[in-house]
Amino acid sequence: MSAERPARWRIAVDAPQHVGLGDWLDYVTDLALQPGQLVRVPLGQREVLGVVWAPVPSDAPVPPGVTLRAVTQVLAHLSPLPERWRQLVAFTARYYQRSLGEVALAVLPPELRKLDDGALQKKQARWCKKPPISANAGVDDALGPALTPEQHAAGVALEAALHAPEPGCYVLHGVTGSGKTEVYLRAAQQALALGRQVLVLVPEINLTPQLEARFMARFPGRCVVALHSGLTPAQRLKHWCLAHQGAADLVLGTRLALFGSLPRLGLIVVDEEHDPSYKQQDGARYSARDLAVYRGRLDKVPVVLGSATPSLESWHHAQTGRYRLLTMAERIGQARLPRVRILDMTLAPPRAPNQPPPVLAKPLLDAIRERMARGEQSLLFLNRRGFAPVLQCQCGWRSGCPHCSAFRVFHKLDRTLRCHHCGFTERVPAACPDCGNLDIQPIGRGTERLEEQVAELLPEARVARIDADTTRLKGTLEQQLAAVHAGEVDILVGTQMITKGHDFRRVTLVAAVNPDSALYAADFRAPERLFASLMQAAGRAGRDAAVASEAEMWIQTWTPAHALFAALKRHDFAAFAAHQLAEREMAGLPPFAHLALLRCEAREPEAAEGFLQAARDVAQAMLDAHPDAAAELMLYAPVPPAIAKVAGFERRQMLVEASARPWLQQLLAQWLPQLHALRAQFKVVRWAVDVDPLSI
Ligand SMILES: Nc1ncnc2c1ncn2[C@@H]1O[C@H](COP(=O)(O)OP(=O)(O)OP(=O)(O)O)[C@@H](O)[C@H]1O
Ligand SMILES: [Zn+2]
Repeated sequence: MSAERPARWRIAVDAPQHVGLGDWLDYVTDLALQPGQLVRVPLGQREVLGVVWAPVPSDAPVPPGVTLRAVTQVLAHLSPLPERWRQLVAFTARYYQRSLGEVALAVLPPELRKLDDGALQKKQARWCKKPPISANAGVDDALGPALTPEQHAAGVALEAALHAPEPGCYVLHGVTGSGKTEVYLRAAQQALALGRQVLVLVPEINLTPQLEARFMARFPGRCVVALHSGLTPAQRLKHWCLAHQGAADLVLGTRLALFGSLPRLGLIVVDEEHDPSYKQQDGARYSARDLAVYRGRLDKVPVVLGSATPSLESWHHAQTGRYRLLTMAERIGQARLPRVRILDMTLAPPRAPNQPPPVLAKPLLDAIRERMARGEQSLLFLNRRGFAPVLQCQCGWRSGCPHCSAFRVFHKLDRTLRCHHCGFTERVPAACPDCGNLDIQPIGRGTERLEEQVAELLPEARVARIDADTTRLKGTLEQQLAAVHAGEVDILVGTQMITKGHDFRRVTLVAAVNPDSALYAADFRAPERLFASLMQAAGRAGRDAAVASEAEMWIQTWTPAHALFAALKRHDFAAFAAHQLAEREMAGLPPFAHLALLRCEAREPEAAEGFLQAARDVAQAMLDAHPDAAAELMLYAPVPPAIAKVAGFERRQMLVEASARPWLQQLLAQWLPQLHALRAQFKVVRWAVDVDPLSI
């Protein structure tokens, strides 16, 4: 580089793909820069945060008419983001078809955008007054329980992996209550002893406090930080910086924690790896589980994917040897898995016409009473919140949302009709808006109604409900869970929220009140999801060996002969998975094929359909020119998704299927740039591609 000319650098800035600015912008500077440093640069009228990516050769031509602008400031007191972090971000951007800068800036703590170098320096000095604790030699970690033979075997495999040059990926298939967390703790302890950092991902924010408490108790001398979107911006920045400086030993968090900068990373754990929450549902729709596997390879650290019901993708890789399978089939302390009882609702006593089926069939009600008499708890699981999913009048009026192709849900507590898709909320009308009839009826049942009905059926019971509505205020979930743990609740009613992860000690009965609807969902992953959530729910019962022999999981169903329930009854995940995988293979679905979904939204259905049709024609033309690719790729016709209209926008989608990832990636890379032009032509409001979509 010549001395007189300022150096030119590629800087990743937050410019969404559709702006068409490309992956980075070039800037000039006299300042000494290093790749991975954060800088402030002008972009249009604004000054924005950017990540220094690479120097530009000094002889590279400047495009005509372009004047390169200068870097404004370097955040010199923050050490550069490591190369492997940049590789992870670059891979994510490429794989999920987003711009590099968009991904890079989206995964950094937002607070960084506001700070200048001076402010950042002061903050860092304050956080790191004490030297990082991990620098102290010989920190004492608390002793855990003696491991069971299965835990021990898993631990041995992971310890070996920590020392292996190519550590690989491990599926820890452990039944609920088999002590998977203990295996994570041991592996973490070994990684820490090697001077490494540990990253533990959980699917939901509300699972982080208990996990944090467990890790802090085990590693009292270590620095444990959480990274998730529930933190204040200041906390998130602090925790991120502690990880980035290598001061934090353990980083626990939700999917965004996967992008933490951890210079000493030694182990990645993905707990409940099958959980759909690992997939981001907007912007760059990445799968943190899949990226964890990629990051493990990049950083040469072992990745542990733990679950009682692994995703069929991970299970398939474990069967074919790509991942290693670690099995824990026994519960801790000889606790038995709950007995699964399929309650055939078609056998319920005959009822008058128009009389709805009972909320809880009599045998189930009796079983709950028995639990109460013994001072044990029951948990009723219904995956639908609100009082009733729809209100209806005899004249035919129903509580549809004016902006969506969906019904508004009746919430009785505040007497509102709420759309769960667009949020549109109104007070419940006193009379039918169409005919004036005063007698409008709730149809169906959500958790709010279930709670009310259970309280009527069992007036002596202490009933509580946990779902997204009862836990809106900060701290309420913790309070409610504490009440359950303290035995102040006899019957807990709730959604998915209560079935995940919690180590309830007094629950001996779990009932799925109405799981059937999920059997008929159109999505090909619906059975996998249902099986996982029922297994997970069953796993909340009988976790304490002292009461486990009485533990039961009840399934109220109108299709008692369904194969899914039969496998559940035997706690036979392997059989269920084998059956599902065989079906997927025949149907050419993941993991035997690779999918991408092009989605778009427009005011008019014709615009959305026109856009996708034109997009399909473009792709078809590309395939026509490449017969080898055409044989490996399939373009489906545009269709409306299950809910075609949301918040006034018509949604349409089209599916692309490929025999192998590289074919899909090649097509997307060439196809998407051509769609920017089409967008304007068809007045499409939004479009995006979802690579490896979770539902189609
Ligand atoms: N080796 C052990 N000896 C005694 N108790 C143990 C042991 N391992 C784990 N436990 C205890 O057993 C209980 C269940 O363990 P843990 O929560 O790790 O199970 P899990 O497999 O993660 O369950 P789930 O998937 O249902 O959440 C916990 O209370 C834990 O402290
Ligand atoms: Zn709506």
